[in-house]
Amino acid sequence: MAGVKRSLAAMMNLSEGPVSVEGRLRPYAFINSSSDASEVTSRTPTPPFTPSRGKIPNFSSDASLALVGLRGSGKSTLAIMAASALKKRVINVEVAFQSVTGSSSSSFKQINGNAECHRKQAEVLQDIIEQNPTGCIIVCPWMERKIQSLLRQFSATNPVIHVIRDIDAIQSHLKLNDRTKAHNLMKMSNIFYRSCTNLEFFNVSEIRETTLDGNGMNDRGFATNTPPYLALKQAERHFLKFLSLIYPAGTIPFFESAFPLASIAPEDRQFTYCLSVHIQDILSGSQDWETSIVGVDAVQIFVNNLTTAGDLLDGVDGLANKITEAIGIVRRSTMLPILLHIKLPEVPNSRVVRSYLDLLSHTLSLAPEMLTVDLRLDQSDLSSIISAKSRSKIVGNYFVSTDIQSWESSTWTSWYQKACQLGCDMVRLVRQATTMEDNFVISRFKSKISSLKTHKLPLIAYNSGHLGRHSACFNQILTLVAPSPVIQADERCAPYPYITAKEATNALYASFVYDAMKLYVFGANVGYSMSPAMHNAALSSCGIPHHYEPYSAESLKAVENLIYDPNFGGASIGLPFKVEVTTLTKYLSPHARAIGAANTLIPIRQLKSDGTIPTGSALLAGVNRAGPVLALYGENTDWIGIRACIRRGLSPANAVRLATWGFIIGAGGMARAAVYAMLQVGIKNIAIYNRTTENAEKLVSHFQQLLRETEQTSLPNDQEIKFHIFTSLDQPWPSEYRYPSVIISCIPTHPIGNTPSPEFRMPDAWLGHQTGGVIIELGYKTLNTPLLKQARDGASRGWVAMDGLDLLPEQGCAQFELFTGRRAPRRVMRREILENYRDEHGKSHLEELQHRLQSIVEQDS
Ligand SMILES: O=C1C[C@@](O)(C(=O)O)C[C@@H](O)[C@@H]1O
Repeated sequence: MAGVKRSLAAMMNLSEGPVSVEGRLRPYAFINSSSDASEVTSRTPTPPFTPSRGKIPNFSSDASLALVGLRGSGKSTLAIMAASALKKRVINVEVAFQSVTGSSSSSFKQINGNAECHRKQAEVLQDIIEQNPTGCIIVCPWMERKIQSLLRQFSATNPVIHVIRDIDAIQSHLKLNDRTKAHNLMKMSNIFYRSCTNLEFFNVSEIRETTLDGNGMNDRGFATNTPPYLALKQAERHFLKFLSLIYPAGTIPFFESAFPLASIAPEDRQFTYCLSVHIQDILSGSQDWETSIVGVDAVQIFVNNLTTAGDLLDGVDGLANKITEAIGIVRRSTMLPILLHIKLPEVPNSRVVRSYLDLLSHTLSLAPEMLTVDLRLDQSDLSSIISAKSRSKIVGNYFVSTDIQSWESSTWTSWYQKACQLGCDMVRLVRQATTMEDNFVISRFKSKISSLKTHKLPLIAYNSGHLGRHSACFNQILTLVAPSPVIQADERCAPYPYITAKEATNALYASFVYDAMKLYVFGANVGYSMSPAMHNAALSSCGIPHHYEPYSAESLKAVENLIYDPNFGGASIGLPFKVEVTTLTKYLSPHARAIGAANTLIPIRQLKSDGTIPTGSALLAGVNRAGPVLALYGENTDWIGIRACIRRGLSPANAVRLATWGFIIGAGGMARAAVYAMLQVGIKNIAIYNRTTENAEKLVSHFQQLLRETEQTSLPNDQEIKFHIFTSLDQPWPSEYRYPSVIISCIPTHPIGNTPSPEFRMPDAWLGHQTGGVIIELGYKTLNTPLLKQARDGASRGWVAMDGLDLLPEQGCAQFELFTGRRAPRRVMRREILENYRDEHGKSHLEELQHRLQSIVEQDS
């Protein structure tokens, strides 16, 4: 690569310059733990801190974005993924350069010299930026000082994202044999790009994931064996998640998760937990995500590499790189919100404080969902950090382990008020417990805070240490928890959590805050159902003592005594009651109403003052508590499961576009859920085939009617949706339609009574979609249906097969969240289904399912 040999100075305008942390140090006014926060904050003799990356503006949804970074960092692939999701056009500056000059940058340089080439490049970029402030994704690999200042200008209004990748990937892409050279190149490019970008994205490399150890884990502790389409899928999901955090909510249509808890922040729920993981354990891969993530609501990345002595363990840039990578790794493996916590030493010197502030500013560019700021710092510095943030929530944090004030001291209220005044989004106050009594005094402090007139911020407050476990268990939101039971505290991570999420949950039930509930699956014949095994495994992994049982009944009448039992916690509804159950419910969710069926029943024990049923977080606040059942709420999670399967199975190449066609086989209740799910991923053209055409017509007119209703809010009010009914499989696929890329079979896969299984096959000619797609068979009694065989045979043409074993856990995860108000342990549920599967003859298929067991991911679809 041409740029490799040049010096850094030659590549950058040092006067405009990269941000150098050194040389910008200044004396620092610091507040000690016993001071009154509001008093001391006014003593600030030094000029306020200016965030090194500047303020992240609020971008408009249509704002063009620029992707910059070294060659080999994956910008172009990310651009394509983002282009279809954001409906933006990709402009590669190098391609634009060629069309303007007729030659590539490197040939142009050879003929016209460096200076002329750079002048021309700047001209091309300037033109692109000026002409395309909206609607585009600009990919720019150039590193020149004029380019730097153009990007910097652009970043005042638009997202300019520095894409980083691990050194191995860069080294292999650029074919650099010399490791030191690769290191230096990355170092230079980081300095260069960080001075002209407002955001940073770590593109987790798939390369390392191929180096399996004996456990099928890669060197970061993730399950591997990932099929290639899924690996790309994870990359796509990761990047779109990042984009969804920087653009206004709703910018990426159909991206947001449909799972019930996804739209309710952990601080708006009850008893939520934040797993604390040391950054080194994330980077080294020693973290076992599969088990440690169960029952938690957020992940805290704990960074304590700032030393009191004034030296940083890795230097600011080194630590910034680590934080970038750690956030990338966590976000790639879980959809849980990330809280980044950099621990400031108890008595830091001014140099450390300065580095801390620079790291906070850097971290904001990574768009963590939450970031702590140390409330001991002076008001003006904290204000400049807080005002630089975009959508990250700021947690005002105060913890010291020496010179500890009692919870009764007014100091604690001052810290709280300081956080309120600063514009934090939450406050976290933790103190080391010295006596058991500390656990009770804290409730007086919490009452005091709730009675404050200014009280408005969610409060995380408890005692740390072994003696403080009691108050940690009863803290309401985002209590820090350890990955596994603590035998010895991790000295690196003070305040180290001494409890796990499971232990804290156990405590809630043991102390009668919550009650053990009874859950069921109701149906005509649910003796075969795998839901009990799946839900009971999930409950026990989270420490929830509820019990889930199958209950076969001839009619819904027979279950009435169960659903009005004071300990009834909810039920899954199987065939044939999914429609009839809607007559028992006082309220149906908009989805269940649109589909006309429910598969989930939730008891309501508290009504709103107007007699209606609470929704959102208030609905969840009523779960896990026994008492008279006043009403029933019906939801349909089948469509959530189908939607999740579509999203998981569709490779980035098959991302839903305007011309995408879906094809549904069947016209019963599940087919309705399938149409609804297709509409909810943005598919606008849906073809249906059913043996009895009349039922297909009824299905279509149900949805056409629904789409015309202006008062329904759960579907796009869109007249553009096209339906087509096939009356025979011998018809040709209409030439004016694209071939379908999402195919869902909603008919039984096994014989029922005297009716043989339909043995459905797609006409081969209809599987003509160029890049394949996803074929989902909703049944699971037989895994080797002719349709699934067709899908597997088409794997080399891009077809992905999914079946009922993929669907069942997805719809079950959504139910689990409604039953318990807790995040479903997705991997546990997915694993349990595969391990427990028995076909219609009662035979296990463990060996055949091995590869699926090995590629289970935690990630939401
Ligand atoms: O269709 C099904 C299957 C099921 O009824 C079962 O028997 O496991 C459970 C329901 O939640 C789901 O909608």
